[in-house]
Amino acid sequence: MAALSSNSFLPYKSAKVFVAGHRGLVGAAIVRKLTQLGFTNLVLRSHAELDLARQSDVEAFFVSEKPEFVIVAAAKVGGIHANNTYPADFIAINLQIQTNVIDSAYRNGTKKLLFLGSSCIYPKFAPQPIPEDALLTGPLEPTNEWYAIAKIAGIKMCQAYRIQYKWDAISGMPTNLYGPYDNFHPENSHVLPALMRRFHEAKVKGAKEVVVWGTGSPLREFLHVDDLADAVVFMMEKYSGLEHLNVGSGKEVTIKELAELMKEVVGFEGDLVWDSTKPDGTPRKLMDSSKLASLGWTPKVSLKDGLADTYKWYLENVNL
Ligand SMILES: NC(=O)C1=CN([C@@H]2O[C@H](COP(=O)(O)OP(=O)(O)OC[C@H]3O[C@@H](n4cnc5c(N)ncnc54)[C@H](OP(=O)(O)O)[C@@H]3O)[C@@H](O)[C@H]2O)C=CC1
Ligand SMILES: C[C@H]1O[C@H](OP(=O)(O)OP(=O)(O)OC[C@H]2O[C@@H](n3cnc4c(=O)[nH]c(N)nc43)[C@H](O)[C@@H]2O)[C@@H](O)[C@@H](O)C1=O
Repeated sequence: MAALSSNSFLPYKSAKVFVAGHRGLVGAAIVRKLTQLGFTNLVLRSHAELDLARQSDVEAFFVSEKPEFVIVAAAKVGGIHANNTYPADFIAINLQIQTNVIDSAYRNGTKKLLFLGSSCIYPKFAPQPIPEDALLTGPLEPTNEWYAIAKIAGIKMCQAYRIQYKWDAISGMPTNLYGPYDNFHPENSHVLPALMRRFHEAKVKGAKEVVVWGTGSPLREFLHVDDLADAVVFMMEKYSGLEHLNVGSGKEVTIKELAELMKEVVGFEGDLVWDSTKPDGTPRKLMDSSKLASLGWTPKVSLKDGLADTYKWYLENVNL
């Protein structure tokens, strides 16, 4: 699997590390992890300070900062409804951000870059669990094909720079994530934060019912974002290969099971009502993360503990 010798990352705590998207779910978790590990020279820019979709601004930033390591956790991100409603934003902004960051990092001496994609890169009816080599073997899920095409281009860009320039660019494909600093928007978020907020608000108002989208039958694999951050650091240190790596928990639940579990964690006592006018999306997307496991990485947080932890954070930080 290895193509280039890995640039050692972990022992070098004063290394200049640019975490793009550090105020988001994933970026914030990576910053927490790197800070816990003792990294002292993180370079961070909010969207307002640096719009990564603007090529000349990104070039100027890299010329001036010259980060040694780059983790790309900035992207236009959203759940099934947002992906389906704003296809132009999802393809254009993501292509712009990743192209600008990857190219500028290479041109300004970054030693190693990790690009994050998503499990939606795989065909809608991929074999389950989905191995890395299922990429580009069939049609994509229509609700998120625009985002998926951008993410596939990101993987290919890392591979192309690796091949042509012998540059250490790698890609990780996380499954559906959740945790502190998630997006709890009622329509544009992913299922887990959407349901947490809806159940919580229903409990507070004493509502008798909560509406859940789709049929409840799709299966999803969830990973706590602290586990993902741990995997990101692990890949930065241990992996240097052409192929992207899946990052999952290996455990899947139906949306109905997730909703029942959420109801219990939040303490909502009413009923669930299914809105089948909303799309189900991919029927199943359990990833095969055995390649990452064979390198020595395993997830630690169970869905039940992760939900309880995230609800505690929600009560303390969002529901003010
Ligand atoms: N959440 C999930 O379930 C999954 C996420 N991923 C991947 O992980 C990565 C991070 O996702 P996640 O943390 O959930 O997303 P979030 O939306 O929580 O965070 C994305 C971050 O990127 C920033 N950003 C967006 N556009 C720009 C821009 N033009 N310039 C500068 N910064 C920008 C956002 O800032 P602002 O909010 O100010 O715009 C935000 O801080 C993405 O690549 C995503 O594909 C992969 C699989 C699942
Ligand atoms: C991470 C991944 O995220 C997106 O794909 P998705 O997995 O389909 O994401 P989702 O979390 O939005 O939905 C999961 C399931 O849950 C159901 N569902 C029920 N009730 C709500 C609800 O209230 N909100 C949402 N969003 N979904 C709901 C919903 O109908 C669907 O069946 C991609 O677009 C893609 O960008 C991507 O990579």
